[in-house]
Amino acid sequence: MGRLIAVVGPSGVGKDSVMEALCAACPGLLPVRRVITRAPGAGGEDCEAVSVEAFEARRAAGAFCLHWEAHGLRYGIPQDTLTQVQSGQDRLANLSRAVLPEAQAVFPRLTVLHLTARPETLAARLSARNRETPEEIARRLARAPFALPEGVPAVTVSNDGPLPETVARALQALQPVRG
Ligand SMILES: Nc1ncnc2c1ncn2[C@@H]1O[C@H](COP(=O)(O)OP(=O)(O)OP(=O)(O)O)[C@@H](O)[C@H]1O
Ligand SMILES: O=P(O)(O)OC[C@H]1O[C@H](OP(=O)(O)O)[C@H](O)[C@@H]1O
Repeated sequence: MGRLIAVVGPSGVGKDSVMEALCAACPGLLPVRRVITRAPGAGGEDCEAVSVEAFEARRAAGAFCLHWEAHGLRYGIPQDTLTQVQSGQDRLANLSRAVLPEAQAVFPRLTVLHLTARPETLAARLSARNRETPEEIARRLARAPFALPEGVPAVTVSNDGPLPETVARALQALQPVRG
């Protein structure tokens, strides 16, 4: 049995950046490609962008082992992630903090990496990234303080400083990570 490593934290904290660096540092550790009802070519992570209708059809057919809604978008984790983890591989996924209790039920060896940063850092990064409108950014910042659900063990690492420092601390906290 492998592990699902969930990377969580407020929008703009650097989940995708940290995931990319962790995968580069751990050959064989692969990120989960999420299915999202986001416009294709919106930028950011490599995801499978689908319409709401296509997402709902796949959800009804059991294509997702986890799914949730946030920021007006629907997110799905493909069912084959569970098969891969059950066959002994570790996988890295960007999850909502709200879906962690469900994720723990589906993936008994769930490991949670919780990234944090100061509100002013989040605001600066979201503005600089330029993927959302100012209104969307304001809504994302309002959700930033969402607390981790109780009873979900997590390793909390600040990503306020330089990315390599965060990645070094995360690697130390997550050992051993297998591909
Ligand atoms: N340690 C860091 N120092 C400076 N900039 C960073 C750092 N980490 C991430 N960034 C930058 O901050 C912005 C947000 O990062 P990223 O997209 O990885 O965040 P995210 O948590 O995945 O956000 P979202 O949940 O909204 O997708 C990006 O432009 C990224 O390059
Ligand atoms: O605030 P919470 O629920 O923890 O996170 C909600 C969602 O925000 C981010 O979405 P995106 O990557 O910006 O599309 C996360 O990946 C998650 O899906």
